[in-house]
Amino acid sequence: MAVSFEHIYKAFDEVNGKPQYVLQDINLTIETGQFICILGKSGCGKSTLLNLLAGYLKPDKGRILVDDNRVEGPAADRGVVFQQHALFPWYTVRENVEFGLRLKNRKDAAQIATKYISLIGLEGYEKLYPSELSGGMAQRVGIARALVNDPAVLLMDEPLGALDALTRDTMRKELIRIWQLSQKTIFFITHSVPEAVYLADRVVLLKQGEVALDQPINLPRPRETKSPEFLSYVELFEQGLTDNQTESVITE
Ligand SMILES: Nc1ncnc2c1ncn2[C@@H]1O[C@H](COP(=O)(O)OP(=O)(O)OP(=O)(O)O)[C@@H](O)[C@H]1O
Repeated sequence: MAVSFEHIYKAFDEVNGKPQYVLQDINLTIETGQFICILGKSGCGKSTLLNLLAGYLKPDKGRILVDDNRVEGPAADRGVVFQQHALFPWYTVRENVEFGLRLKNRKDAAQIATKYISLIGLEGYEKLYPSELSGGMAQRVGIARALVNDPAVLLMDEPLGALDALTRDTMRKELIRIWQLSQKTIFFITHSVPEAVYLADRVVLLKQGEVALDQPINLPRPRETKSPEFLSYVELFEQGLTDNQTESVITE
């Protein structure tokens, strides 16, 4: 398996000496090549879970394994793609994609970058600068930058959240295409129920720091978002999100 979370607890604060856990006893195993979406309302602990897997945070209890290695900090086996794609504005598309490889003095940097530029569908745009790209294109460059290091798992924190609705729709399809070609394990965070049902092999619903639902999505791809089967998954998660909670639900 690619990733396992074992009895993970994380708190940022204490009240009267008691840790206030934002994540409590999280246990998840993720198979190699699986596309897993973590779904939940704002503040339920999604980003904290991703930051623990990325190695940016340390759990208070428990451990995380990636391909049997314990996560002790950030490393190249986990490629992170953020909502704001953090490209270097003074580098071209190609230079941005090559950056991580050049740092490692890889002689085949150009060759590998060419492969991933083609994979993300940006052949012909190599010489453009980030300011000349649309949001969707910039996000694809962010994905290529993470993929060039050949990570065991790709971590994505609301990567489509900053895009307009139409671009977001296109990027969901693109992401499935890239995932199928790259065969990576993807750990994807979203607020959007339809997005999770469209993308994932499996959706984990987090509620107040605990796993409330862990549900495989048994629908063939490409998924028909208006089919009764698709809509019944949407309803299942929307119900799960609204049960006994006061925060606003963001479904799209
Ligand atoms: N560095 C931090 N210091 C203190 N509290 C934090 C920190 N990071 C997160 N928290 C708290 O932990 C809880 C979970 O936050 P987290 O960002 O993981 O939620 P989320 O589900 O990703 O929310 P969103 O969808 O709004 O990004 C929140 O109550 C948040 O205020």
